[in-house]
Amino acid sequence: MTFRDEKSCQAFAKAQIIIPGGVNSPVRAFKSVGREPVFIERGEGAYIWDIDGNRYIDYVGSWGPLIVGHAHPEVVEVIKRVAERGTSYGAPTEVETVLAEEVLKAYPSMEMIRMVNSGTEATMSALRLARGATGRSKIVKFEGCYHGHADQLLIKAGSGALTFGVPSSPGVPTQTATTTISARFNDLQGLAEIFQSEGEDIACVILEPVAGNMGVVLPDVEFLKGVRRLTEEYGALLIFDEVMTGFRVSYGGAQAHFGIDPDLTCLGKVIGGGLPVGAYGGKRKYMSQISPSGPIYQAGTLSGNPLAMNAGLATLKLLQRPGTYQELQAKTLRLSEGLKQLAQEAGLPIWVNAIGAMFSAFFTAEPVKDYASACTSDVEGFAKFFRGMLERGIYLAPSQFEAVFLSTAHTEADIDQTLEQARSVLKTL
Ligand SMILES: Cc1ncc(COP(=O)(O)O)c(CN[C@@H](CN)CCC(=O)O)c1O
Repeated sequence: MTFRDEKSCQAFAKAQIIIPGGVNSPVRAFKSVGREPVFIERGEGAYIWDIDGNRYIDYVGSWGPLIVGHAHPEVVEVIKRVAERGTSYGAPTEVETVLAEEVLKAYPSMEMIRMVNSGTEATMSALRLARGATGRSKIVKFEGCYHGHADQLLIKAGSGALTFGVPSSPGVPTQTATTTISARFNDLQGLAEIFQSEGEDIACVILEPVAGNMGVVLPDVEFLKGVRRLTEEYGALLIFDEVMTGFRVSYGGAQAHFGIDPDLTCLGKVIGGGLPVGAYGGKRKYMSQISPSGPIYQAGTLSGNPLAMNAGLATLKLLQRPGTYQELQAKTLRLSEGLKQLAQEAGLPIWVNAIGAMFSAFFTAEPVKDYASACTSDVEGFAKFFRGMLERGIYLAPSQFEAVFLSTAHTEADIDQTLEQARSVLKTL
């Protein structure tokens, strides 16, 4: 079937009249890949169909949540069954404790957990907890790491020697930026200098232990260990934002993979099974300070709602099946290594970072170890690659600085098909 997009173009024109940019989250607008977005009609397993009838092998999976594939029968069945009894009560239900227990079993660094409705809420709340628990105001984040859209995290590296932040969006007060310090990922010496200068005022360091929002960038293990050591030395909390890496780098996330014990962890995506969810948790001495057991306020109307809790629980049960992560890793490596080989055969520079069930292929010859090296990528070349793959039925993330996500639904034949299409597209670059 030849690629058609008339209906999507019409839908996009209509959406743009009343929805900013025609989308409810910016990256969906395909702005950095030079074409209009396609509108999706349905998903099943590893596949999604758009409203023009094009079928795609989907490597976005709603940006990570669909790690067992779209409309998994066991997830759909539980959502239907629970919805028939009611969708939300604004009152405690037992399933919230059941999911909390399942998550804590997988993340021994966490003694308590609070459910929220998005990754943004999770990180925003974890920062407030760190500030409340330490009585300090400054936070440290890393350039290229994304933690949602709370004001104090929409900060980019300033030009200042100490890299004090500057707002990365209008509407973020400059005074908010003065309490967010931006450091360089994998640069332990730089972080040590920040602590030497500001350590007494630093409430926490927050990072994606494996970065996924500048494309996938792997941490040096010594960097992670050094961050843990510095935060302990100066009495700052270490917050692992595992919204993307949780249950994806491994069942126990990046913290299990690298053997690091953070004070707080943020989760999202996978634990909601495709429904809105986020969570933050950690040591009891901190989490017990969250209202109503403690004075640090945080709340949410739909937090812990039974639909998301049951969809998340069904997803985790599926992920607990023996061999799941070995299979996810094998498929991820076969696809990422295959793409690297094809690019090399086509004479194109490529750098691949892969771990667990996620990877990025950067169109650069540079080793990609941080935001600056990620930015050496040929974004135009990526955009052309993206468009070529889309028209051949492969749905990649519409940005060089995002990840490719594998699911348990992707088959070996899907990966063969993806590599076959990549072979022909790479030749056109
Ligand atoms: C590590 C990490 N932390 C926090 C967030 C924010 O989560 P949400 O508020 O979008 O649920 C995210 C959100 N990820 C992006 C994808 N790069 C979501 C896609 C979007 O913004 O539409 C994340 O990756």
